[in-house]
Amino acid sequence: MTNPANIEKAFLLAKEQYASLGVDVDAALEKIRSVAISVHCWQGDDVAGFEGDEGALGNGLAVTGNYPGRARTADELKSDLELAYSLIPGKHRLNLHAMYGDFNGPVDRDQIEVEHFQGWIDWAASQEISLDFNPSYFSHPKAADGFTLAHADEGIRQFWIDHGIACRKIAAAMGKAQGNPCINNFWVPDGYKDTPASRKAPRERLAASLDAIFSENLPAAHTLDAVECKLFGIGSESYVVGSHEFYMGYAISRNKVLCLDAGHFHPTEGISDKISSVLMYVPELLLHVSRGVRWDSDHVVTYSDELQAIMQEIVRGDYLNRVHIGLDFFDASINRVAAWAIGTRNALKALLAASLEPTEKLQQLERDGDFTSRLALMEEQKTMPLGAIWDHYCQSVGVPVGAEWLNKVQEYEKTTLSLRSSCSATV
Ligand SMILES: C[C@H](O)[C@H](O)[C@@H](O)C(=O)CO
Ligand SMILES: [Mn+2]
Repeated sequence: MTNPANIEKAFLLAKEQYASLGVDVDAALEKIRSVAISVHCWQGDDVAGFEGDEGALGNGLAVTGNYPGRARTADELKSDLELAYSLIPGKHRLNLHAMYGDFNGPVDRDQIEVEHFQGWIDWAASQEISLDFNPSYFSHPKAADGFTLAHADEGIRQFWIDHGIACRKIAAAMGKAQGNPCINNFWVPDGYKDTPASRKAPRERLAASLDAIFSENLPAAHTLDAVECKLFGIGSESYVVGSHEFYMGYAISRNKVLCLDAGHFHPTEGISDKISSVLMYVPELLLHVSRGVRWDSDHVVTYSDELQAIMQEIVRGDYLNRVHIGLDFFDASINRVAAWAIGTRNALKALLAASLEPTEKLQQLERDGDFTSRLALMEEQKTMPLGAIWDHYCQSVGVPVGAEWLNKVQEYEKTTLSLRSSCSATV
């Protein structure tokens, strides 16, 4: 274990070094303290949900790996999340999918109600965290041919419209209970494996279905609707109905939150560059911070260049009050609690690094046309003692410093996760 006094010594030296660049470390720490990352529930159980059918994951989503200890019930998922939150500095949110309700028997997606999520609402209150929500438009017999809200069959479309309407009511109840808006994110997989004969018709149907879902005005203080685009998926390589252009136009024209997932664009296309463009035209953004490796593979978020660029854009543009930061990855090849801890700690660390930049100085150099100094300072920033500030932050809020969190996860694996069998729990 690192000596706590040494952490403080290193912090004071680092603080002095940042101050010499005109950076106020205390202000940076204050800034990130108030950021709540929306931690996604689906890393904990490989996107299986609790509908009791153990159905195969579908609609282009794929989880690989068979690490033992997947959560099989809401209680197991809550317990795993409690450990994860205790390893991450700050108070964060939980992003819940509709397939994770307490169903106690078959309840189809168009029939779900607030009562199925009361357990989550109560648990969130007990943890002093807030909830976000997502309708689940995948892994269901009525999505088996790859289409939901844009389906050519009116009956199937109506089923999924009813699911969307049910989810909005649940999201609004969550927001009302927690006293802040529950972001309700709509992602649909609809698309074709091969070249469509009509790109137009499914897009018209998707827009009409969404309009039907959103026809009731719900209080913005309770819930905000978000829409998530995608370039392609497994099985929808040639055409995705909800493309970037589709949802950008939809969000602007309907005053919706746009969701940008870091894995949903061309492999060389980063979402960092999109933030300032999109925020000129939509009120708020939801990010699904993810890491694609060659494709939308949803790898655990690492401290990558793109992660740093995303957080820099949020801080440099002063967008923290308009950008909701969510995570979206699912790796079943490693300990799932560790996956949450690694990804969320990295997202926060990158946000801290961005907050420790001499932003005003860099932007002044740019306005002055002094690009040499701008590049020089940006490069020097990369080896500033971020770790000493981060360690102090973790220590000051009582979460493990450095890799010490790993011991807690390993202990939990021994006492709890390893006792779970890979088949469904009967509790
Ligand atoms: C499970 C999520 O809703 C899903 O990952 C979605 O957000 C997505 O990114 C699909 O590729
Ligand atoms: Mn996503």
